[in-house]
Amino acid sequence: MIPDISSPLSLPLSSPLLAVENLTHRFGALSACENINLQLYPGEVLGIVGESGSGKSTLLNCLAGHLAPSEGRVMFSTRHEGVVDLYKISEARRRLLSRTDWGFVHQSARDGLRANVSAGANVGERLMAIGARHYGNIREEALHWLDRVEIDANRIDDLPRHFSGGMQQRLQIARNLVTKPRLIFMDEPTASLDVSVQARLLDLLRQLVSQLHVAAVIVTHDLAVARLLAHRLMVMRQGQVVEQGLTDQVLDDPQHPYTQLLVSSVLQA
Ligand SMILES: Nc1ncnc2c1ncn2[C@@H]1O[C@H](COP(=O)(O)OP(=O)(O)OP(=O)(O)O)[C@@H](O)[C@H]1O
Repeated sequence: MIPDISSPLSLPLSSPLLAVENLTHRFGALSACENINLQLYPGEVLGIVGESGSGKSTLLNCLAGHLAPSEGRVMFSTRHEGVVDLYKISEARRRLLSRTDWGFVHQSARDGLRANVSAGANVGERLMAIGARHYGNIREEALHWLDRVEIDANRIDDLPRHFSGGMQQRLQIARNLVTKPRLIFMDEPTASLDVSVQARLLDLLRQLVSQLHVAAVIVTHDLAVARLLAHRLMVMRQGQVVEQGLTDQVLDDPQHPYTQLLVSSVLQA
C-alpha cells in the first residue's frame, strides 16, 4: 500500500525535526516544567495548552534556545549539520539557527518587531542577517512577504507603530517566514487581538503553515486556537504533561480529569 504522505499521521516515517528528552526546568525550588518528552516531525503543528502558570512558556523558551533546561536535552535536526544538542552548541551557532532554521512569533508585536525601522526593513533585515546584500532583491522579497501576509505594498516604508494590532502580528509572521524556517514557535500569537481580527490571523496562519509545510509549536490557552491550528496537543498542568494526543481526540474525548475540566469550562463559557 502506498502511504498517504499528505496526512500528519504519516509524518513519523521521516526523522523528527525536534526531539525533547526528559526536559526539566526549575526556577529555584519551583519545577516550572518537569520531565517533558516530545518529538515533532517536519510539517507537524503541536499545540501546548494549559492554564496560566502551567509551564507552557517556560517549555517553549527551552525548545526555542532561549532558556537552558536544568535537566534533559533538546535535539534539533539542522538543515546542514545534522542533529545537534541545542544547549551543547555555542551561543553564536544557536543564534544563527534561530535566524535560519526557525522563527519565533511573540504574543506582543513589541517583542517581535523593531519599532524604529520600517515594515520593509523589519522583513528585510532577517535576510541581511543571513547574508543577503542586494538591496533590490531584499526589497522585492520583502514586498512578496508583505503581500503573503496581506499587507498592502504601499505600507512598506511605514513604521510598525502606524499599523493596527492585527497588521503588526502579520508583519511579525512575514519577518519570521522570509528566511523559510522549517520550524516556527508561537507564543499566544492571537491573544492580544480582537476576536474578529483573531479569526483572520488564524486563517492566514493555518494557510501559511500548510502551504509552506513548516512545523510549529504553538502555546495557547485558547482551545479554539489549538483546535484550528494543531495536529497534536499536549495538555500541561503544574509543569507536567497530563495528556497528549491528536487534537480532535484530546478535545472530543478527554481522558484526564484536568483536560475534561478545561474542555467543559470552554463549553460553559
Ligand atoms: N523568570 C522566572 N522566575 C521565577 N519563576 C518563574 C519565572 N518564569 C516563570 N516562572 C514560574 O514558572 C511557572 C510556569 O510559568 P510559565 O510562564 O511557564 O507558565 P505559562 O503556562 O506560560 O503561564 P501563562 O499562560 O500565564 O504565560 C509559574 O509558576 C511561574 O510563576
